[in-house]
Amino acid sequence: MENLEQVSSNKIFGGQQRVYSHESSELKCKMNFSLYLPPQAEGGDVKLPVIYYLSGLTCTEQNFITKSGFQRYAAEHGIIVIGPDTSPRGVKIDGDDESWDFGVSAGFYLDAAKEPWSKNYRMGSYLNTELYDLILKAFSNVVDPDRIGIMGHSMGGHGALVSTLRNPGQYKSVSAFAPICNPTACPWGVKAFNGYLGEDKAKWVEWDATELVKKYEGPPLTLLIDQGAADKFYIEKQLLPENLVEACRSVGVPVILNLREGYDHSYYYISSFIGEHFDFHAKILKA
Ligand SMILES: N[C@@H](CCC(=O)N[C@@H](CSC=O)C(=O)NCC(=O)O)C(=O)O
Repeated sequence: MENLEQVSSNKIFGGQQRVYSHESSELKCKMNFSLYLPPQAEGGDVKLPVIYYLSGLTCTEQNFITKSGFQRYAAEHGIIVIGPDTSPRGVKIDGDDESWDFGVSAGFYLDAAKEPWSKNYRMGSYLNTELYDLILKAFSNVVDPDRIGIMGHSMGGHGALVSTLRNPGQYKSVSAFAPICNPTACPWGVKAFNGYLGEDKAKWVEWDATELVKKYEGPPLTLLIDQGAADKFYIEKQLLPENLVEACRSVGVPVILNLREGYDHSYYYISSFIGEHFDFHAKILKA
Protein backbone atom coordinates (compact mmCIF):
# COMPACT_ATOMS: atom_id res chain seq x y z
CA MET A 1 0.00 0.00 0.00
CA GLU A 2 1.11 3.53 -0.80
CA ASN A 3 2.71 5.30 2.18
CA LEU A 4 3.28 2.06 4.16
CA GLU A 5 6.80 0.75 4.62
CA GLN A 6 7.86 -2.44 6.38
CA VAL A 7 10.70 -1.65 8.82
CA SER A 8 11.28 -5.12 10.27
CA SER A 9 9.85 -8.63 10.44
CA ASN A 10 10.79 -11.41 12.89
CA LYS A 11 9.32 -14.89 13.21
CA ILE A 12 7.99 -15.58 16.71
CA PHE A 13 5.66 -18.36 17.97
CA GLY A 14 4.97 -19.32 14.36
CA GLY A 15 3.80 -15.82 13.36
CA GLN A 16 5.44 -12.58 12.22
CA GLN A 17 6.23 -9.63 14.47
CA ARG A 18 6.48 -6.68 12.14
CA VAL A 19 7.05 -2.93 12.43
CA TYR A 20 5.73 -0.57 9.77
CA SER A 21 6.14 3.14 9.21
CA HIS A 22 3.86 5.56 7.39
CA GLU A 23 3.27 9.30 6.92
CA SER A 24 0.43 10.38 9.20
CA SER A 25 -1.85 13.14 7.93
CA GLU A 26 -3.35 13.71 11.41
CA LEU A 27 0.02 14.05 13.17
CA LYS A 28 1.92 15.51 10.21
CA CYS A 29 4.95 13.28 10.74
CA LYS A 30 6.26 9.79 10.08
CA MET A 31 4.98 7.20 12.57
CA ASN A 32 5.85 3.61 13.41
CA PHE A 33 3.40 0.94 14.50
CA SER A 34 3.84 -2.73 15.30
CA LEU A 35 1.74 -5.53 13.83
CA TYR A 36 1.75 -9.18 14.89
CA LEU A 37 0.39 -11.65 12.37
CA PRO A 38 -0.31 -15.01 14.08
CA PRO A 39 0.35 -18.27 12.21
CA GLN A 40 -3.38 -18.48 11.33
CA ALA A 41 -2.91 -15.41 9.06
CA GLU A 42 -0.64 -17.32 6.68
CA GLY A 43 -2.26 -17.76 3.29
CA GLY A 44 -4.52 -14.77 3.89
CA ASP A 45 -7.81 -16.59 3.43
CA VAL A 46 -9.20 -16.34 6.99
CA LYS A 47 -10.37 -13.10 8.65
CA LEU A 48 -9.02 -12.85 12.17
CA PRO A 49 -9.86 -10.75 15.24
CA VAL A 50 -7.64 -7.79 16.11
CA ILE A 51 -6.48 -6.26 19.39
CA TYR A 52 -4.94 -2.80 19.62
CA TYR A 53 -2.42 -2.38 22.46
CA LEU A 54 -1.66 1.16 23.65
CA SER A 55 1.58 1.74 25.54
CA GLY A 56 2.30 4.11 28.39
CA LEU A 57 4.44 7.15 29.10
CA THR A 58 8.05 7.00 27.78
CA CYS A 59 7.25 4.10 25.41
CA THR A 60 7.51 3.59 21.67
CA GLU A 61 5.96 0.73 19.70
CA GLN A 62 8.93 -1.39 20.88
CA ASN A 63 8.30 -1.83 24.64
CA PHE A 64 5.27 -4.09 24.36
CA ILE A 65 6.58 -6.25 21.53
CA THR A 66 9.94 -6.91 23.22
CA LYS A 67 8.92 -7.15 26.90
CA SER A 68 5.39 -8.52 27.37
CA GLY A 69 5.61 -11.95 25.70
CA PHE A 70 2.10 -11.44 24.25
CA GLN A 71 2.97 -13.22 20.97
CA ARG A 72 2.57 -16.68 22.61
CA TYR A 73 -1.09 -15.89 23.46
CA ALA A 74 -1.87 -14.07 20.20
CA ALA A 75 -0.57 -17.13 18.33
CA GLU A 76 -2.62 -19.53 20.48
CA HIS A 77 -5.84 -17.56 19.94
CA GLY A 78 -5.18 -16.50 16.33
CA ILE A 79 -5.40 -12.77 17.04
CA ILE A 80 -3.68 -9.95 15.11
CA VAL A 81 -2.14 -7.34 17.44
CA ILE A 82 -1.38 -3.72 16.56
CA GLY A 83 0.70 -1.34 18.68
CA PRO A 84 0.81 2.34 17.79
CA ASP A 85 3.45 4.75 19.05
CA THR A 86 2.61 7.06 21.98
CA SER A 87 3.01 10.55 20.45
CA PRO A 88 3.99 12.34 17.25
CA ARG A 89 7.72 11.95 16.45
CA GLY A 90 10.26 14.36 15.00
CA VAL A 91 7.97 17.36 15.38
CA LYS A 92 9.82 20.04 17.28
CA ILE A 93 7.58 22.00 19.64
CA ASP A 94 9.03 24.16 22.43
CA GLY A 95 8.89 22.19 25.69
CA ASP A 96 8.08 18.83 24.07
CA ASP A 97 11.11 17.08 25.59
CA GLU A 98 11.33 18.81 28.96
CA SER A 99 9.52 16.13 30.95
CA TRP A 100 8.73 12.43 30.57
CA ASP A 101 5.00 12.84 31.30
CA PHE A 102 4.17 15.51 28.69
CA GLY A 103 5.07 16.02 25.02
CA VAL A 104 7.16 13.39 23.25
CA SER A 105 6.08 9.83 24.28
CA ALA A 106 3.17 11.30 26.24
CA GLY A 107 0.43 12.05 23.70
CA PHE A 108 -2.37 10.78 26.00
CA TYR A 109 -4.35 9.44 22.99
CA LEU A 110 -6.36 12.69 22.78
CA ASP A 111 -6.80 15.54 20.31
CA ALA A 112 -5.10 18.66 21.69
CA ALA A 113 -7.18 21.82 21.55
CA LYS A 114 -4.51 24.31 22.62
CA GLU A 115 -1.70 25.79 20.56
CA PRO A 116 1.06 24.94 19.82
CA TRP A 117 0.03 21.28 20.46
CA SER A 118 -3.22 21.23 18.47
CA LYS A 119 -1.48 21.03 15.07
CA ASN A 120 0.29 17.69 15.67
CA TYR A 121 -0.90 16.18 18.95
CA ARG A 122 -4.01 14.48 17.56
CA MET A 123 -3.44 10.95 18.82
CA GLY A 124 -7.19 10.38 19.37
CA SER A 125 -8.06 10.90 15.71
CA TYR A 126 -4.85 9.21 14.60
CA LEU A 127 -5.65 6.02 16.51
CA ASN A 128 -9.41 5.81 16.12
CA THR A 129 -9.73 7.02 12.53
CA GLU A 130 -6.49 7.26 10.54
CA LEU A 131 -4.60 4.17 11.73
CA TYR A 132 -7.84 2.23 12.23
CA ASP A 133 -8.87 2.83 8.59
CA LEU A 134 -5.35 2.19 7.29
CA ILE A 135 -5.29 -1.23 8.99
CA LEU A 136 -8.73 -2.16 7.63
CA LYS A 137 -7.63 -1.22 4.12
CA ALA A 138 -4.02 -2.46 4.04
CA PHE A 139 -4.74 -5.79 5.77
CA SER A 140 -8.29 -6.36 4.50
CA ASN A 141 -7.45 -9.96 3.54
CA VAL A 142 -6.80 -10.99 7.17
CA VAL A 143 -8.57 -8.43 9.43
CA ASP A 144 -12.16 -9.00 10.53
CA PRO A 145 -13.62 -5.46 10.87
CA ASP A 146 -16.37 -6.72 13.20
CA ARG A 147 -14.03 -8.25 15.78
CA ILE A 148 -11.72 -5.53 17.05
CA GLY A 149 -10.74 -5.06 20.71
CA ILE A 150 -8.37 -2.75 22.56
CA MET A 151 -6.14 -2.86 25.64
CA GLY A 152 -3.42 -0.70 27.12
CA HIS A 153 -1.13 0.10 30.02
CA SER A 154 -1.16 3.18 32.25
CA MET A 155 -1.51 6.18 29.87
CA GLY A 156 -2.35 3.53 27.26
CA GLY A 157 -4.98 2.04 29.57
CA HIS A 158 -6.58 5.48 29.71
CA GLY A 159 -6.37 5.55 25.89
CA ALA A 160 -8.04 2.15 25.56
CA LEU A 161 -10.88 3.10 27.90
CA VAL A 162 -11.62 6.54 26.40
CA SER A 163 -11.32 5.25 22.81
CA THR A 164 -13.93 2.59 23.60
CA LEU A 165 -16.28 4.88 25.50
CA ARG A 166 -16.07 7.74 22.96
CA ASN A 167 -16.61 5.47 19.95
CA PRO A 168 -19.42 3.08 20.94
CA GLY A 169 -19.25 -0.24 19.09
CA GLN A 170 -15.87 0.38 17.43
CA TYR A 171 -14.06 -1.82 19.97
CA LYS A 172 -15.98 -4.93 21.07
CA SER A 173 -13.72 -5.75 24.02
CA VAL A 174 -11.58 -3.60 26.31
CA SER A 175 -9.11 -4.19 29.13
CA ALA A 176 -6.37 -2.22 30.84
CA PHE A 177 -3.29 -2.72 33.00
CA ALA A 178 -2.87 -0.06 35.68
CA PRO A 179 -4.81 2.54 33.66
CA ILE A 180 -5.00 6.24 34.46
CA CYS A 181 -8.72 5.96 35.23
CA ASN A 182 -9.65 9.48 36.26
CA PRO A 183 -7.14 11.91 34.65
CA THR A 184 -9.08 15.03 35.66
CA ALA A 185 -8.37 14.07 39.30
CA CYS A 186 -4.69 13.00 39.24
CA PRO A 187 -1.42 14.96 38.79
CA TRP A 188 -0.45 13.31 35.44
CA GLY A 189 -3.88 14.03 33.95
CA VAL A 190 -4.16 17.58 35.28
CA LYS A 191 -0.73 18.44 33.81
CA ALA A 192 -1.51 16.85 30.44
CA PHE A 193 -5.05 18.20 30.11
CA ASN A 194 -3.99 21.72 31.10
CA GLY A 195 -1.21 21.56 28.50
CA TYR A 196 -3.12 19.93 25.64
CA LEU A 197 -6.70 21.08 26.27
CA GLY A 198 -6.35 24.38 28.14
CA GLU A 199 -8.24 25.59 31.19
CA ASP A 200 -11.79 24.75 30.06
CA LYS A 201 -12.70 21.77 32.26
CA ALA A 202 -15.70 20.98 30.02
CA LYS A 203 -13.12 19.76 27.48
CA TRP A 204 -11.33 17.64 30.09
CA VAL A 205 -14.31 15.42 30.95
CA GLU A 206 -14.58 14.40 27.28
CA TRP A 207 -11.28 12.50 27.69
CA ASP A 208 -11.79 11.03 31.18
CA ALA A 209 -12.98 7.40 31.42
CA THR A 210 -14.57 7.87 34.85
CA GLU A 211 -16.64 10.77 33.51
CA LEU A 212 -17.39 9.18 30.13
CA VAL A 213 -18.69 5.91 31.57
CA LYS A 214 -21.42 7.80 33.44
CA LYS A 215 -22.85 8.87 30.06
CA TYR A 216 -22.13 5.66 28.10
CA GLU A 217 -25.09 4.54 25.98
CA GLY A 218 -23.40 2.15 23.51
CA PRO A 219 -23.56 -1.63 23.16
CA PRO A 220 -23.17 -3.70 26.38
CA LEU A 221 -19.55 -3.72 27.54
CA THR A 222 -17.59 -5.27 30.41
CA LEU A 223 -14.46 -3.37 31.48
CA LEU A 224 -11.52 -5.49 32.69
CA ILE A 225 -9.17 -3.48 34.89
CA ASP A 226 -5.95 -4.94 36.29
CA GLN A 227 -3.92 -3.25 39.00
CA GLY A 228 -0.73 -4.14 40.89
CA ALA A 229 -1.19 -3.46 44.60
CA ALA A 230 2.51 -2.52 45.00
CA ASP A 231 2.49 -0.13 42.02
CA LYS A 232 4.02 3.17 43.21
CA PHE A 233 1.85 5.17 40.82
CA TYR A 234 -1.28 3.49 42.26
CA ILE A 235 -0.09 4.28 45.80
CA GLU A 236 0.61 7.90 44.75
CA LYS A 237 -2.99 8.14 43.41
CA GLN A 238 -2.11 8.69 39.75
CA LEU A 239 -4.35 5.80 38.63
CA LEU A 240 -7.52 5.85 40.78
CA PRO A 241 -9.19 2.61 39.60
CA GLU A 242 -11.66 2.75 42.51
CA ASN A 243 -13.14 5.99 41.07
CA LEU A 244 -13.82 4.23 37.77
CA VAL A 245 -15.34 1.19 39.51
CA GLU A 246 -17.63 3.43 41.55
CA ALA A 247 -18.73 5.32 38.40
CA CYS A 248 -19.40 2.02 36.58
CA ARG A 249 -21.45 0.69 39.48
CA SER A 250 -23.47 3.94 39.63
CA VAL A 251 -24.67 3.41 36.04
CA GLY A 252 -24.72 -0.41 35.90
CA VAL A 253 -21.75 -0.91 33.53
CA PRO A 254 -20.11 -4.26 34.42
CA VAL A 255 -16.51 -3.89 35.59
CA ILE A 256 -13.93 -6.38 36.88
CA LEU A 257 -11.08 -5.00 39.02
CA ASN A 258 -8.26 -7.49 39.66
CA LEU A 259 -5.93 -6.24 42.39
CA ARG A 260 -2.63 -8.17 42.19
CA GLU A 261 -0.82 -8.47 45.50
CA GLY A 262 2.90 -7.49 45.35
CA TYR A 263 2.98 -6.49 41.65
CA ASP A 264 4.34 -3.13 40.49
CA HIS A 265 3.81 -0.99 37.35
CA SER A 266 6.41 -2.67 35.15
CA TYR A 267 6.40 -5.11 32.23
CA TYR A 268 7.25 -7.89 34.75
CA TYR A 269 3.69 -7.35 36.01
CA ILE A 270 2.15 -7.03 32.52
CA SER A 271 3.83 -10.21 31.26
CA SER A 272 2.47 -12.10 34.29
CA PHE A 273 -1.16 -11.38 33.35
CA ILE A 274 -1.14 -10.67 29.60
CA GLY A 275 -2.33 -14.24 28.94
CA GLU A 276 -5.43 -13.67 31.09
CA HIS A 277 -6.22 -10.52 29.12
CA PHE A 278 -5.94 -12.38 25.81
CA ASP A 279 -8.31 -15.05 27.20
CA PHE A 280 -10.79 -12.30 28.16
CA HIS A 281 -10.67 -10.65 24.70
CA ALA A 282 -10.76 -13.97 22.84
CA LYS A 283 -13.91 -15.03 24.70
CA ILE A 284 -15.70 -11.88 23.46
CA LEU A 285 -14.14 -11.58 19.99
CA LYS A 286 -14.46 -15.26 19.16
CA ALA A 287 -17.95 -15.82 20.69
N1 LIG B 1 10.52 7.44 34.00
C1 LIG B 1 9.53 7.14 34.98
C2 LIG B 1 8.90 5.80 34.76
C3 LIG B 1 8.19 5.72 33.47
C4 LIG B 1 7.31 4.48 33.38
O1 LIG B 1 7.18 3.72 34.32
N2 LIG B 1 6.67 4.30 32.24
C5 LIG B 1 5.78 3.20 32.08
C6 LIG B 1 4.43 3.70 31.75
S1 LIG B 1 3.86 4.84 33.00
C7 LIG B 1 2.34 5.38 32.48
O2 LIG B 1 1.96 5.61 31.41
C8 LIG B 1 6.31 2.26 31.02
O3 LIG B 1 5.56 1.54 30.41
N3 LIG B 1 7.62 2.28 30.82
C9 LIG B 1 8.28 1.52 29.80
C10 LIG B 1 8.87 0.21 30.24
O4 LIG B 1 9.40 -0.50 29.34
O5 LIG B 1 8.81 -0.16 31.41
C11 LIG B 1 10.12 7.20 36.37
O6 LIG B 1 11.28 7.51 36.43
O7 LIG B 1 9.39 6.93 37.32
